[in-house]
Amino acid sequence: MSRDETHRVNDETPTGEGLRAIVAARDVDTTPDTAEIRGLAAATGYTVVGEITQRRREDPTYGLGRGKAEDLMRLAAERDADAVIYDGELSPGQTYSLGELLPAGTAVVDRPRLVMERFTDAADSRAADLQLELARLRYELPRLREAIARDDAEEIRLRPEGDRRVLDVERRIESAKRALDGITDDRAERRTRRREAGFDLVAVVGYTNAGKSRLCRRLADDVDGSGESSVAESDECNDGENGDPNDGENGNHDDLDTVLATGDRPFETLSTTTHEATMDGRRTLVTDTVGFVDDLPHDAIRSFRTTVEAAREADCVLLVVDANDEPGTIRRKLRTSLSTVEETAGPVVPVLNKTDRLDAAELGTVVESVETVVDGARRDGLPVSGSLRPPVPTSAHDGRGVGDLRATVADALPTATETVNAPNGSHTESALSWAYDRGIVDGTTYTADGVRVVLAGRPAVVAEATRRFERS
Ligand SMILES: Nc1nc2c(ncn2[C@@H]2O[C@H](COP(=O)(O)OP(=O)(O)OP(=O)(O)O)[C@@H](O)[C@H]2O)c(=O)[nH]1
Ligand SMILES: [Mg+2]
Repeated sequence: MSRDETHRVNDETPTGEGLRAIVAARDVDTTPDTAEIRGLAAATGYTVVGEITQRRREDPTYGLGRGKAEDLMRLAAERDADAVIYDGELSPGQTYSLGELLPAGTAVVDRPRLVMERFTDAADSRAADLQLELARLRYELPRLREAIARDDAEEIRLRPEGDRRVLDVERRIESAKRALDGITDDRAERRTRRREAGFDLVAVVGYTNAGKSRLCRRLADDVDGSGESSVAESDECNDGENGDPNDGENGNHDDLDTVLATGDRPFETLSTTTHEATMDGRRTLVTDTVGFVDDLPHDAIRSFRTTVEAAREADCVLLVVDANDEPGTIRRKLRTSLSTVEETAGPVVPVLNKTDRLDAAELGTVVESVETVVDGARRDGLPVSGSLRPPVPTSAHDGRGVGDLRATVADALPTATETVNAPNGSHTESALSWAYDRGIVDGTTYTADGVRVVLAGRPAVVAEATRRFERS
């Protein structure tokens, strides 16, 4: 077994496909709940063949107490595990020490590494690819240094090779940074274009598995009755190397109105996609985003950054909560979501999804949990707390509450109204058709010498329409 295999400081990002893993988790206050890390492991292709949990404070050497770490070693040997998945972040020193203790060849995979593995091959653009490469190299570098420094026995033989590897990783970090700098990011420009075309931008964000994608598909316009939404495109920057960014999302409506998929899996959505949706007559572009999770450097992976940016720049944010979770879990996930988003330009509407499984009393408890977190966010002075609106219960499964949600979004969007009187003529006709195209005509009254038009919609679009009518 080479040191690379033992400590996983290699240059490739292996994925868990076909590998057997033991999950290890520690928590100070409660017995750890491993459901989420197991879900992440399964989504990355691992088969979980055992678990070790511990309730105690952080251990500086192994992340677990020595006794538990030894139990882990024995279990890994007994179950012939390829990897140990640790539910949290391990320092380079802890990664090395645990790797040393485990049977030779057992990889140590902590939460950040697991997420990076999940996102391998998911990048839908060269920029996303480079960002992931950069995150991975930055993560590996201190671990590689640690392994070289600590492996005294082999030091003399391996040091020159180790030094070469460190240099190589450093060079690759610089080169990925340079390549990223060279890619122009046209997302801001695209947002401007979309707004000029009369669309309001809605971002759907929240903890992984909350039901964001399903809700987006519910909200999306079904233009030709085919069950497919009208727009579904990747929001990555356009660098000409996109494959089909919509694989698995665009047109994937087969679960609508049918039985639920068995077994929830986190990180189904790996890049943002956008659908056209009408909210009480208001034309919007609804962006489905990548779910948040705890303990992650969200700015390291581009899809998360794109997600956070979509939330910050949207005219309205839907913050989806899985209302079926336990109150404590709801509070934890909501806090993570709020602190990841940090700040938004537009209002934020919490959406309590999956209410088809709840009775009224249970829903009341969920609302209380959400209010507790919102109050806490206000007390802590989180900038996003000022944008929070009352929560809206929905079910993306059976559609309940979705009508209310559309009305709430339409209400929350910035709106201007204007009444114009325009003379008959081709200028008026073309201004009117321009306004209809942008969905801002609220009513027309024809008179003997012209038409009275009531406009309502995005302030900038209403202003432009008014200018066009005045030129008539
Ligand atoms: N009962 C019920 N299940 C739902 C509802 N909405 C979503 N689900 C289920 O919840 C699971 C996750 O749904 P997704 O829409 O993929 O969740 P997501 O938030 O997009 O998840 P990520 O993309 O992984 O962050 C799936 O099994 C859905 O079928 C709902 O309203 N009710
Ligand atoms: Mg999704």
